[in-house]
Amino acid sequence: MNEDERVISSEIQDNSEESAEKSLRPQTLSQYIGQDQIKHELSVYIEAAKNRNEALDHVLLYGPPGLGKTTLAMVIAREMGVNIRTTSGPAIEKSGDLVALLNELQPGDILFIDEIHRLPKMVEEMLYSAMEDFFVDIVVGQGPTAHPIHFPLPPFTLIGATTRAGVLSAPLRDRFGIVEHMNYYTEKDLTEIVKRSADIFQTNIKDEGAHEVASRSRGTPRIANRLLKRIRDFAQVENMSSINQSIVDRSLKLLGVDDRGLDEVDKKVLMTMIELYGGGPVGIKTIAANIGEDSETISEMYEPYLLQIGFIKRTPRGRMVTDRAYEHFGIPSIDSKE
Ligand SMILES: Nc1ncnc2c1ncn2[C@@H]1O[C@H](COP(=O)(O)OP(=O)(O)OP(=O)(O)O)[C@@H](O)[C@H]1O
Ligand SMILES: [Mg+2]
Repeated sequence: MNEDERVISSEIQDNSEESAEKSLRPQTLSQYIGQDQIKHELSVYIEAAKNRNEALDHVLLYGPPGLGKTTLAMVIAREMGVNIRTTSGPAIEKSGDLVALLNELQPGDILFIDEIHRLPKMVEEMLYSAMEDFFVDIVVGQGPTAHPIHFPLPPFTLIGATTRAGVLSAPLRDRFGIVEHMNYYTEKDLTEIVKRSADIFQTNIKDEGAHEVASRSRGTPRIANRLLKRIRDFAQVENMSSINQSIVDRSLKLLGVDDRGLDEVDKKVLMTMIELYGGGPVGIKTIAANIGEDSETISEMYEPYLLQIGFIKRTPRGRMVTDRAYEHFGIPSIDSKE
């Protein structure tokens, strides 16, 4: 199945979803639900930087897609009272592109680079001096007239976002003074997010309905908002005045999302491990080959949530299905899996 068609994909799917997300984005730290530890730390750093009248230290946000990294970057800009320019690693193809972006910054401004692990090496290296000492050295002219120019920059804040902190080079990672790991949201926080989004959509939702959506959203606000939108359509067609648990349940059945937020692909992953490999241990490449996906997709899109809910675990010899997953599918686990 294509990620663009998967209702529980944590990736953004199309333009209409992108514009819906804009309207749903919290603007301030106090509107930003959950991630309490991160919010607390950031509020301290923000206040301190503002008191000293300095740019905020560089911030690295990492965690799975759809958890609110872009949103948080915008919230930080707003709380700091500065402008934010957003771009992404793959969009900055050459050093000149980076210089152009940096050149437009006012003192204290934020440059947000999404997917910062995908920056070209040359550009990344140029960022080192920009981040550390606020200058870049560029070469102008060609051949015999080529000469380096020392180009000073205003103090600025780089916010980098990545789903894969592990692949960032050490010199880049070390230049971020503030590093925050975003975690999956609790059901309680997601329930709040669903209620807030329903409010913005001007849709009535019962507490039980919001909770039901939350518990099937894989800890991910983007998924919660997407499911809510689909369910709202079902409720409208059925002329329901508010969304209750039963309409959530029926809609998600039709969409192929089970009570833990798993879909067909997740099931295929788990059932392959159970039926063909006795529950593992089995390597990610083997699983991928069996279900016709590439192993990177499995390890980035499917595995993190299955690990999070304890349906699989990592061992030195590969992944193993846990008893909890056997229970979920109502399959007896023959030998002890521990
Ligand atoms: N803490 C939150 N409170 C309320 N809504 C949130 C929160 N975090 C994220 N959202 C909602 O979830 C959606 C996705 O958030 P966002 O685009 O910031 O995710 P992301 O981490 O940048 O994802 P990606 O890695 O795919 O870029 C947004 O529309 C936003 O409305
Ligand atoms: Mg984003």
